[in-house]
Amino acid sequence: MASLTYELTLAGLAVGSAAALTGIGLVVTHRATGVLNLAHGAVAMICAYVLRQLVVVWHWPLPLGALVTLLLVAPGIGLVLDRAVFRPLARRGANPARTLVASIGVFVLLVGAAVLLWGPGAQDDAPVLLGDDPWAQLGAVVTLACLVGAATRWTRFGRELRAVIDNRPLAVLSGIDADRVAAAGWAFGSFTAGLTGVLLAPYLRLDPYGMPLLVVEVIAVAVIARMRSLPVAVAAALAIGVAQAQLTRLHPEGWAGPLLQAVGANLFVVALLVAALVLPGIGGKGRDALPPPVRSGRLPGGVWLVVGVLLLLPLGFAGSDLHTAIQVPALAVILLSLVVVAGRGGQIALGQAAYAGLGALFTALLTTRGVPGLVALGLAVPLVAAVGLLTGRPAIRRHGLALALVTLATGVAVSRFVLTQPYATAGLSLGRPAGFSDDRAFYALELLVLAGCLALVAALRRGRTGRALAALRDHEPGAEASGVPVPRLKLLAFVLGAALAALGGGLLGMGLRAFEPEAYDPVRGLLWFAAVLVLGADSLLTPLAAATLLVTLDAGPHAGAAALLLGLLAALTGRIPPLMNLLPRKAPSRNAADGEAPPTGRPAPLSISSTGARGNPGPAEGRTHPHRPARGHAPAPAPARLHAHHLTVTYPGGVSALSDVTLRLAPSRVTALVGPNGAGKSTLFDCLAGTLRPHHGRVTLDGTDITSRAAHTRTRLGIARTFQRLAVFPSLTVEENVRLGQEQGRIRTDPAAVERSLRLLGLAGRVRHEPAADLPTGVLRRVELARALAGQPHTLLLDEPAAGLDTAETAALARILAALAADGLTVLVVEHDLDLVAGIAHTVHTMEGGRIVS
Ligand SMILES: Nc1ncnc2c1ncn2[C@@H]1O[C@H](COP(=O)(O)OP(=O)(O)OP(=O)(O)O)[C@@H](O)[C@H]1O
Repeated sequence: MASLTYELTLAGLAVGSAAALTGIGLVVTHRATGVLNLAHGAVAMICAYVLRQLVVVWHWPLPLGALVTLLLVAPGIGLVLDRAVFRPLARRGANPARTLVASIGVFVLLVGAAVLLWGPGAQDDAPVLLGDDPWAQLGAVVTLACLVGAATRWTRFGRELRAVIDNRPLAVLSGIDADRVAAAGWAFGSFTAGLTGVLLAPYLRLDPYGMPLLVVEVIAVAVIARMRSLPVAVAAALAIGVAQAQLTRLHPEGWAGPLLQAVGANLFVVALLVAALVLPGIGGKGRDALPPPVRSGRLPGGVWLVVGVLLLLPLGFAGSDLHTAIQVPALAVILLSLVVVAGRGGQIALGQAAYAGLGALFTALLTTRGVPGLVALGLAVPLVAAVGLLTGRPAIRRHGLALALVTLATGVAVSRFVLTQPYATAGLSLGRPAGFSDDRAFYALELLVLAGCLALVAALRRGRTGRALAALRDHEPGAEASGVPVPRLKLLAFVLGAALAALGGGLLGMGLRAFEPEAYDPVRGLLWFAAVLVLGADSLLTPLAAATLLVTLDAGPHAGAAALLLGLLAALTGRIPPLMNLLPRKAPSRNAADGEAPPTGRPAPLSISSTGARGNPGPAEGRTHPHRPARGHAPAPAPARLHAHHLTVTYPGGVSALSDVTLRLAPSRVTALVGPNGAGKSTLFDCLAGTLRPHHGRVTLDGTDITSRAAHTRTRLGIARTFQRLAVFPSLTVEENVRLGQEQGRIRTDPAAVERSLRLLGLAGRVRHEPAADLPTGVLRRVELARALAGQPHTLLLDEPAAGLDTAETAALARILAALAADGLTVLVVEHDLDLVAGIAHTVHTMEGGRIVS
């Protein structure tokens, strides 16, 4: 028994050493460049192929081949990636989402290149570099980790590396060549990838797909090390490796036995899932959704006609051509799921292949039990949607990088624990529905389903949900402040995405007349993601074009060409526009109301209607106050509507941002908050708006405690806010921005509020149809205010509303705020412009050092 334990421990150490190498490489690259390189495993795979080519095919001596592979080829790949892909992105200030897309692009590109060069099949003659002695591997890993640790601690390069990690701009200002540090990081990271590849290749199937994915699973150890600590990464890798080896001894009985065994054999996948879900500190919260598309008008109707004709063409095909074409509509439905989740919602979802696979699996399981084909497909879709709900719920709390890892880990877990397991898939058959067994009839059925799905997604994008999703993608805090229930909406996108992927997956399986797990491999999922991003994630044409491209190129003589092409384009993300943007577009349409627009197309000046700021107040509000100047005519103080009671906020590090602050905001009054930088104004503002929870104290609205209410709930209760740094949605027009405020605000049943807000802020002319992306700051401030007012709030919290406005605009804003207060609104203004404050505020509070001092 003891010897078995020893043997298994040794085997575990060997696996753990390879994982530790990967962890070291990922951590060093991330520390030097800020990039989590998903393509690390693909580099490992390429290096393993290169060594095999040199030694086995060209008969070079092993030491020479290893030296060339590890000291020239591997670092060379890293340097090329740095210069051609990641440095240009860093120079453009790309957010983590774009960088991640680039690394997925590199992954797909290298997999495609390997397929083209060496074929898709596995090679089992990779040369053995260190033998199968785990101690030698462990020794190599520990030596490497110690060398890196020592170099980081005691060399000049190490000092520079740490300076760049701590504060890159400051490091550059102090004369450090951050690009050189990043290049060294890439070269070293690729060297470790190469070492991992050549060490693992003899013991794994060396094929273009397996090793890259295996190394992706090992990202778990870098995540556990919070992308920083080498000792933690090495220890985690060895521990998981040994635990995984020891678990192979267990043979659990019962129905869950095989599943538990699969979990035990894939402990790195479990670790990745748990680490990405549980550990904070990777990715972080911020502007890390996928970038919004460049809005470029609608496609001419003729384009859709041509597309329709092209899709009907295969009905005239026969034999293998028709059989191949059958995959296109099914794949297009799967890719449509990415248009919803990634294109509209901006979420990095890398697990769609799993939902597609589950769709096919559930359909097959049901048809095997005698359920008719179409009914089985119809049942599989809600079943997978339920899985999407379960898996999406924990995922949506994560952002950017962490979300990407969670979805990827979910996809890999579903693939490993379900789709590829005999207990789930043995004895399955998947036929076509009765009446559609013929290829032509089945293709026609697929076209009908595809048309229905396209119509559904088009309606979704045009409607209220589509606007809210676009807002979520463009600016999440802004969407939340507009009243969008962000978690619920993200979940809806995930569930809808899972349902669409399941439908497409089921159709794909029926088309192939079999459940084939490889068709839903996670690597394929990455390829699909890259394809959609490259072509334009927010275009309905994208799934059709991408599906056609992928199926056609894969069916051609050069398998891997699709991956190579799409990977290359994705790696160059940010430098080439999405391909769908190159199509001709119609200019945005204008309606009759545009007649009021000034001839120049510039927004009209701000205006105040004679009936008060909001023109036609709702009877429920009973706002009958005439408009009057604020100063000197303050209404008698009313009971506080919004009340902060003894708020205290202390930031980590002991910074006391608020100390026992009490503030009353009453209706019909403008309250201003002034004070030096760092006084605590924004912190107090955030506590009132709901984006920050005070450590002590309460916030009440009309006497009801709302301290624990989320920001979007407060907006729906009538507390609207604007931001110090503009929060408008660039991919939406001015009118859509304002409509979103109405649809998500306090009173959601009064569409006329949009028009009133547009007129009040001088935005009712031609500018209403302009995408917000193209407008100057002064106009955008008005758009933000109009959006806040369109929800008919009773309380308005404005964070530096005059920032970026010229003198005339500031004066007009002052008139509007005075009128709004006269109209019954409770207004809080945090402002540095003391003239504006003096002109409108009934009460001015000064803050200093986290307290209200006057
Ligand atoms: N996320 C944070 N972590 C740590 N300290 C913070 C954080 N946010 C703010 N602080 C600190 O809390 C204090 C109050 O900051 P706050 O932003 O509320 O001030 P402010 O009056 O709004 O300043 P400004 O006018 O520059 O926006 C400052 O000392 C600031 O450095």
